[in-house]
Amino acid sequence: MKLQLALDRLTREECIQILNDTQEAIDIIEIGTGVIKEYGMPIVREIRGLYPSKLIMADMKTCDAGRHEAIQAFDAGADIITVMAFSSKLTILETLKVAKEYGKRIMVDLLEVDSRDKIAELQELDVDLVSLHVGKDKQQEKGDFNTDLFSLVKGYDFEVTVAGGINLTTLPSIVKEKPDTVIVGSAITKAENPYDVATKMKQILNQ
Ligand SMILES: O=C(CO)[C@H](O)[C@H](O)COP(=O)(O)O
Repeated sequence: MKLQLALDRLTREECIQILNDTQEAIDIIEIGTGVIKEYGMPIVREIRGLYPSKLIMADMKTCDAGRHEAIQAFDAGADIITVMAFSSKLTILETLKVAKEYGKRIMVDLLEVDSRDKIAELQELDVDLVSLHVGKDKQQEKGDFNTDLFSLVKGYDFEVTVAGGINLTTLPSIVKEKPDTVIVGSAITKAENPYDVATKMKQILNQ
């Protein structure tokens, strides 16, 4: 299982420092939506320059103007971009088309999706990578990550990632569901020793 580090609610300097500290333990770098809103595509370019061989996901959370936003992020060096599941089919199809042209990927963010009809629709559109995602605001209401969320994609043939307040305590129950990638942000970035937490998490994912 892969470990994806989400860089959210951080300054540029903090992003660079945390990446420097944790790079050995992480498989995918996620440049978070808030960081992209603050610094734009230059930070995607900068991190690509610093880590030429790491996979980079730009958490664009695109929901319209799919072609334009996909080109922006892929040109800046992203390997994967996120597109919201509630977007129009045209937006999803356009981003998929651009990703194919660049030899890159889109990840459809299932934030607030609770219908398997929507999942079936995504599969019909040829989406192959999705993220089960409990939003930041919802985490405060619901507490720990609820693994029932995995039932949404059971029986479908997606590469599955999972995100939303995952920490060292909740990770073992998530691992049991065998996602392909676990996305962790604040449990690593706000830790006293990010390297230590990232390394422990990677060990659990490797078991
Ligand atoms: O997409 C995100 C926020 O929209 C984050 O990448 C995701 O929630 C992981 O961060 P954290 O572990 O802090 O919840």
